[in-house]
Amino acid sequence: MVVLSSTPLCPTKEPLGTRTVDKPYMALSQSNGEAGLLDAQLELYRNAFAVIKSMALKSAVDLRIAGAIDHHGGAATLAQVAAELTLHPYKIPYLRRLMRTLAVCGVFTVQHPAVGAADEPVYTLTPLSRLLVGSSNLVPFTSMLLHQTIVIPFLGIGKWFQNELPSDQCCIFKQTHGESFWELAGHDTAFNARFNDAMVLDSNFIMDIVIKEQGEVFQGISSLVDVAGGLGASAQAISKAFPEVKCSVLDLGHVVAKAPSGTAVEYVAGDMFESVPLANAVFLKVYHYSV
Ligand SMILES: C[S@@+](CC[C@H](N)C(=O)[O-])C[C@H]1O[C@@H](n2cnc3c(N)ncnc32)[C@H](O)[C@@H]1O
Repeated sequence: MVVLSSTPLCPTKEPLGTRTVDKPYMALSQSNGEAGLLDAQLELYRNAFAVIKSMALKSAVDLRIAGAIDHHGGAATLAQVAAELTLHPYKIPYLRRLMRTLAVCGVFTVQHPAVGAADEPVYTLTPLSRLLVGSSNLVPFTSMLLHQTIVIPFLGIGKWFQNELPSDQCCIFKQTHGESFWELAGHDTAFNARFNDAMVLDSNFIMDIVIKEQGEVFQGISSLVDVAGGLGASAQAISKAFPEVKCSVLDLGHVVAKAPSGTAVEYVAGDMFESVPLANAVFLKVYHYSV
């Protein structure tokens, strides 16, 4: 049997029945002269299936696959990965498919044994998946980005464009959840904590690099306000590296209420659209979540 089928996300070689057709799209498009049409179809499906990449990453994070590989020194066979995870025995054969998708996405690499060798493929960590292991890993931030509360609103972008409400009254998040992101964080303590902690991780990661690579931008400043600074991880990093800079953080009341105390950084509760504390420099690090 010859199977002319290959998911647009995974155009790699894979046993398909009794014969393997390596690049079916290319083979067909060259033989029948419909190259443009088939390429367009491939591109259409590739874009439509792009969501699988995010969801494969989410499952890797949920299942802690990077940790399982790390536990084996950064390289593991499928059996070794499976042994580390809590999977239903019936599902173990399907893990290979997920690993294959993740390899296509650059989350892991797969090293195939030489043809005829009895060895199993070996999955290794990539620079991306190294960020999912270790003490300062970005798992909480990645999980936050892929949380259904954040993902589901994106399904409504088209509907939002038809929605009569002005954009300043209804973003895609509010259209889905009935309240803005910050309103939800204001009363959902668990969501607020999860989000703020994720932002701290991201800020620690980025600020380490910013201060090492571009630290000179903070030299000569006497005071700095981190506007919408969350729990103040960025301000804390700047204050630690440049103690002469008097740092403050402005954020909403429900965030400032959870800010650390006893540090050199001052926390101010308020709305940045109303006023911002006076300072020599304004620092702004945000991820924009609206349409
Ligand atoms: C994506 S987070 C960024 C936090 C921090 N700058 C960081 O990068 O880690 C956006 C922050 O803006 C805050 N925020 C949202 N609306 C605000 C407003 N009107 N005034 C002040 N802060 C606000 C949120 O509470 C949240 O902490």
